[in-house]
Amino acid sequence: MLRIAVQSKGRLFEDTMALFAEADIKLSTSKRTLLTQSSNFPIEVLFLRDDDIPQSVASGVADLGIVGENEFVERKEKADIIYRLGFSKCRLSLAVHKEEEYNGPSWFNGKKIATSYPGILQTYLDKQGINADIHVITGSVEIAPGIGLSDAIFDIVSSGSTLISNNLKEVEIVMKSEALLIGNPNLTPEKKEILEELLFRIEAVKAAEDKKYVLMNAPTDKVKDIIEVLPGVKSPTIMPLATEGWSSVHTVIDQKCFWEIIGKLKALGAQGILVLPIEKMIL
Ligand SMILES: Nc1ncnc2c1ncn2[C@@H]1O[C@H](COP(=O)(O)OP(=O)(O)OP(=O)(O)O)[C@@H](O)[C@H]1O
Ligand SMILES: O=P(O)(O)OC[C@H]1O[C@H](OP(=O)(O)OP(=O)(O)O)[C@H](O)[C@@H]1O
Ligand SMILES: [Mg+2]
Repeated sequence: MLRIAVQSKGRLFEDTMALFAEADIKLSTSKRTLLTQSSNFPIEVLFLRDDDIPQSVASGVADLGIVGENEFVERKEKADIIYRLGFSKCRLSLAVHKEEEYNGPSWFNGKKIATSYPGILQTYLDKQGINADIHVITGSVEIAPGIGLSDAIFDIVSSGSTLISNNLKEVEIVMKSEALLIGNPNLTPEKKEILEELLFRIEAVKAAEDKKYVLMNAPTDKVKDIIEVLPGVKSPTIMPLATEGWSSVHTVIDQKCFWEIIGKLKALGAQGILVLPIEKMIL
């Protein structure tokens, strides 16, 4: 049995549980359960605050963990990055009052910066040769300059709307972050085997993300031109239709290029175009 530490509630929780569901790993969750076993896969999930996940993995209390890169780097715990999960994408940035005349990182010399990430910030300031005063707060960081607690902030930014509503502007991006699957460096061979199976499933789910299965009918004499337009996984499947002179074309494409090629397909005479989601993809 592998034990995996997951955030009990917050930004990472939903996407993590959705990933398990897509990988067909069944978990029953209720608000008060802190440890739950899957009924169809040899893992159990330990629900923790994200701050405690890196340490729980490094100490072996959990074998694996799912945590934001920002938190993982800040904690400096000994664990391996096993897989970059690609959700909860954000960045850690320095921000100052929107009307401030900012002229580069040296602006921060002698200034007071509020943050929940003192370690990452200190490393950045040292690298830039800047002497600033770091004021640690655990939440609502963006309010600090407005109430006279600091001159600037260093915090998570995603859309930037929290900064805007607090009259701040982003001036330096210090690191980019996404959710990571981390692991204890000393897993037993048995646990490694379960991890391999888990990774196989995660990779199949991730490979299918943003991919669509596309089917269409097309005049047989246009099929060659249509294939040139389609950026398929391998080559498309072509099948004759009951109607003479028509074929059915099936392929897998990236969702993002769909709108680019749809016009070309129609111009080549494709009809009855169906776009279907793909659940899993084993490459
Ligand atoms: N606005 C955002 N957009 C995208 N990802 C985010 C955003 N805010 C936070 N994250 C990512 O999600 C992680 C968890 O964020 P959350 O706000 O739930 O943490 P928390 O309040 O520290 O939770 P906990 O109660 O577990 O300590 C962050 O460490 C970061 O990696
Ligand atoms: O750039 P934005 O899209 O506005 O996102 C950034 C905000 O999101 C996070 O807070 P969250 O909304 O999770 O609330 P929290 O402060 O309770 O963690 C983070 O701490 C920032 O404040
Ligand atoms: Mg936290």
